[in-house]
Amino acid sequence: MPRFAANLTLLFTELPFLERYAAAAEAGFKGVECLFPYEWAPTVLAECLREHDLRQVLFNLPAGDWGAGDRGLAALPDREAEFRDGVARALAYTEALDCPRVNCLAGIPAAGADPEHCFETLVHNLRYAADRLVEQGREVTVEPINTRVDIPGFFLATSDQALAAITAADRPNLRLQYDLYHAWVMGEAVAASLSRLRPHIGHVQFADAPGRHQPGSGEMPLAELFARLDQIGYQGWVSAEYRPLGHTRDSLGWLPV
Ligand SMILES: O=C(O)C(=O)[C@@H](O)CO
Ligand SMILES: [Mg+2]
Repeated sequence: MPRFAANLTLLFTELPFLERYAAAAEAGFKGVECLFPYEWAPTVLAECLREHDLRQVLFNLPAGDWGAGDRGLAALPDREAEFRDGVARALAYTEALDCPRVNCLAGIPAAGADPEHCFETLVHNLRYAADRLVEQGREVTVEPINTRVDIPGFFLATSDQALAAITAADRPNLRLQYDLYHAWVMGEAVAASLSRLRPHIGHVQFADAPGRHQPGSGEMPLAELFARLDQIGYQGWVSAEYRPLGHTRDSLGWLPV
């Protein structure tokens, strides 16, 4: 069985954020992730991890003004200085939380932006982030996100687009973040893709589709996909990144005890 982690931004939202660590540990998780840790001091989060014997496995680089519609900065030509500031900010958290990787969101380019220029900007920014993070021995992941339901206009909609950026940036600590849900929504043959992309995958996330809820709520063969991860020898973290239907604790039937 894979090593499962809980995404504390989406799971246990019945509780204030800092109380979700205890709930995750009590449910049996050993690892946690969140979208953005930045509104809490690194020392506060480190103490939550220590107190509940949890590992922080991932968080995102700062992604711009989320409320204003930003969904990442890495492919946005006019925002490189902001991207670099974000990397510096993230480094304080990777160090304090001993977090092995950060996820880099490409963002939604402005209407009419030149895709080639966006791609070059993305490659440049990925190299910058990878080179800063490697100094601490960390990885940077790149996540394709479906443009059909969740983030229309997102620059990297498919695994192959993300892989092209990773290949062009050419850094050993750059990996693919494979979110089974987004790949499924984009119509990818997920089981086959897992085998093909295995050498590039640094982190996995899941939710059922449609709806982005817990396993069993939709049509995805998630138990088979978890077994496939074992078969291909994937030993990294697999994070539950879904919006529970009902109370989180009642959504965890899939989690081995
Ligand atoms: O939406 C997802 O999927 C994520 O993994 C987030 O980190 C990006 O918003
Ligand atoms: Mg994801």
